[in-house]
Amino acid sequence: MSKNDKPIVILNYKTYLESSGDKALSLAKDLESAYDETGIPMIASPQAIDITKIKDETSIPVYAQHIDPIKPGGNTGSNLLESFLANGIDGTLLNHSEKRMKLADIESLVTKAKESNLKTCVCSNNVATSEAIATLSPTYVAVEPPELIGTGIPVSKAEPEIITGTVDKVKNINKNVKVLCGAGISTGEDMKAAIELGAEGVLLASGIIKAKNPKEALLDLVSKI
Ligand SMILES: O=C[C@H](O)COP(=O)(O)O
Repeated sequence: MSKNDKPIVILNYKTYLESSGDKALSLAKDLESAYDETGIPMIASPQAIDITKIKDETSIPVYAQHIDPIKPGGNTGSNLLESFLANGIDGTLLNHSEKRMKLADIESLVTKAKESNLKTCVCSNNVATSEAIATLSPTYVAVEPPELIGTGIPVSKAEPEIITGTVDKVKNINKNVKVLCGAGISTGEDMKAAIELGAEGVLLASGIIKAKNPKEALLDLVSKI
């Protein structure tokens, strides 16, 4: 990470009740005020239906959780890139382990997203997949061992080598691709350990979303970096 870059936090809302509907907006306001207080960039990745109100009522960047590799037309139930663009989206997650994609589809969406000035955070499950994804030059590769997701066991402590290995391989391919990590991250200690291992930010969910006080949890998350 260069001196001027700050680590980032992407909060994946997934489909928790605690991050849906009115609570989606309240969580976005927590992210916004945590950013105002700390200067650490905070990004919300809510369900598609909650994007517009968060864009309307806060100034934080908003990423889609997934975009389908489709063209406009007959694709009932799908997420169309052009619709997200019309609603002012700033970026998207792709290939989350809860929404895996084919490599060719990831490539085509990363390309289309770049043409639309959207950031892309492409998830990977291990070092080899991180390396393959880096060749597509997304904005971020986010490495997350699936078995640790939602467990509260932080990847930065349980599998530090997956972070260092990903940083090593990704930077060898393209030093401009930033590396994030996720799975089980919730505390300031977890995030500090991730940054010390070379990650440039975190992608996280349950530790913040299910916290009694998400704003305090966010402040704690970034308190040691
Ligand atoms: O997208 C976020 C990750 O899957 C991590 O989820 P978690 O923080 O609940 O372990």
